[in-house]
Amino acid sequence: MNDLSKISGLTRAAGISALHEGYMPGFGNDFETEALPGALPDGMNSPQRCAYGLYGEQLSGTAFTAPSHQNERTWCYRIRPAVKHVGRFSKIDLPYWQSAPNVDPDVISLGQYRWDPVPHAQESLTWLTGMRTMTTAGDVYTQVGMASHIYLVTASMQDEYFYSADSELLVVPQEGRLRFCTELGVIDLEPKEIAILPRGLVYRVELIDGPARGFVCENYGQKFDLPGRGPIGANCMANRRDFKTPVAAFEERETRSRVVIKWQGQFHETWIGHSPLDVVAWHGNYAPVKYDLRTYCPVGAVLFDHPDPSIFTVLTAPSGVEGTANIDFVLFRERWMVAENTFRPPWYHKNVMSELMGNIYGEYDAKPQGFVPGGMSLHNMMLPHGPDNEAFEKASFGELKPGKLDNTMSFMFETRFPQHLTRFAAQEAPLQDDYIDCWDSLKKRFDGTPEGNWD
Ligand SMILES: O=C(O)Cc1cc(O)ccc1O
Ligand SMILES: [Fe+2]
Repeated sequence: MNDLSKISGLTRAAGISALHEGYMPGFGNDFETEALPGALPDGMNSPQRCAYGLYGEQLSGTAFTAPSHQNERTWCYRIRPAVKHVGRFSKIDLPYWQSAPNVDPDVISLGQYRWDPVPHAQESLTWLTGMRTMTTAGDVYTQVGMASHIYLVTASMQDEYFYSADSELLVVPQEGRLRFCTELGVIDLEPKEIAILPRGLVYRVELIDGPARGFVCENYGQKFDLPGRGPIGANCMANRRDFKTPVAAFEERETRSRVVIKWQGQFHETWIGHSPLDVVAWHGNYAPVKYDLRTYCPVGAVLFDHPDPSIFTVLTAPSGVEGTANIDFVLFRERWMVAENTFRPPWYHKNVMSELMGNIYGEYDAKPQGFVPGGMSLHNMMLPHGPDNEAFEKASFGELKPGKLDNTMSFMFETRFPQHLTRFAAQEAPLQDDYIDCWDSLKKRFDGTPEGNWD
């Protein structure tokens, strides 16, 4: 059911060796790609008549007048203009996909929270019906803040397409494989990879291997970008060449289809008679992208102390206040620990930013128990947190020889805005009621002597 025959309508550029192997390297490059030779106009955007009878159309990802180093747009050459891919709208209900502001008076967001993996349901769920919002922050109406979601996907979208006018989506798979058939090409995605689906991009999500579960950061604000490296220089962390954007691929499918649009926190459907994935060629720098987290090169302390976790930033979405992100996407992956005379795990912490974490696989050093793959935790704005008792003891008494943190990949969506739990997160998802007990057995070690009591 999920084999390649399902998407046999896709046509690929000549020279691409196999379906779905076509990606172009680079982050924010100005790409050009065509699925039929000569479909892209040469040296201009709007010829009087486009090749193959295509329509030329611009997709603007930033204001026309955004500074040139931030300006993003893509020119599409497509079978029908996008105005033919929408009709009249009716509102539909996707009650588990919530947007900020979403402050439920019955829900307390103040607290340290941790969840076991949200289990898969009996019913079959698509990308749309299987999205479960955990937290929201900021305000979707004014395009600031974010939402965090878990997706549970057991079924492909069929003759169904989606776009979010509210947000770009950062997708972090934890299990299963998904195929994103987008207007601008096809992205196959599996755990240890991430993808960014830009605001306004139309796509259909298919299940390749299921069930699929993962995390989504829905960014209402300015787009994710690579962080500046400062004195680290031109290399390490996430490198531009490791980001992959798909080559053009189109469908010529004349079947009744549903297009669902998320707009100002509400969902709307419209019906059309064909596939909207009809872009034969495109050029520009506003495009979906995927990235293999195994190519992330972590930089850390090589003599003593534990740097701020921002050193592991993969992507940052600015908020307008310099250095204070709307969202940072931070990765805690395999690495060597070598610091001398140092408490090596994350230090105890109270943060003006709020920290939503997810575990992709393995064990996280501050929480050897309870923070499991597929699980999440939230340490909200100005809420203290840090290593549990077991991690504290291990790190305080362990021999400080070089040691590899192996088989570990967790991440953080860190935002300058407080995060509000949804009713689902507070009442339906598998919240660990005893999470705060993990700090219970931390002892008082102060005994008035400079040595302290380390018994
Ligand atoms: O585990 C956490 O909550 C995240 C975190 C990581 C780190 O390296 C330092 C501080 C911190 O809060
Ligand atoms: Fe923290």
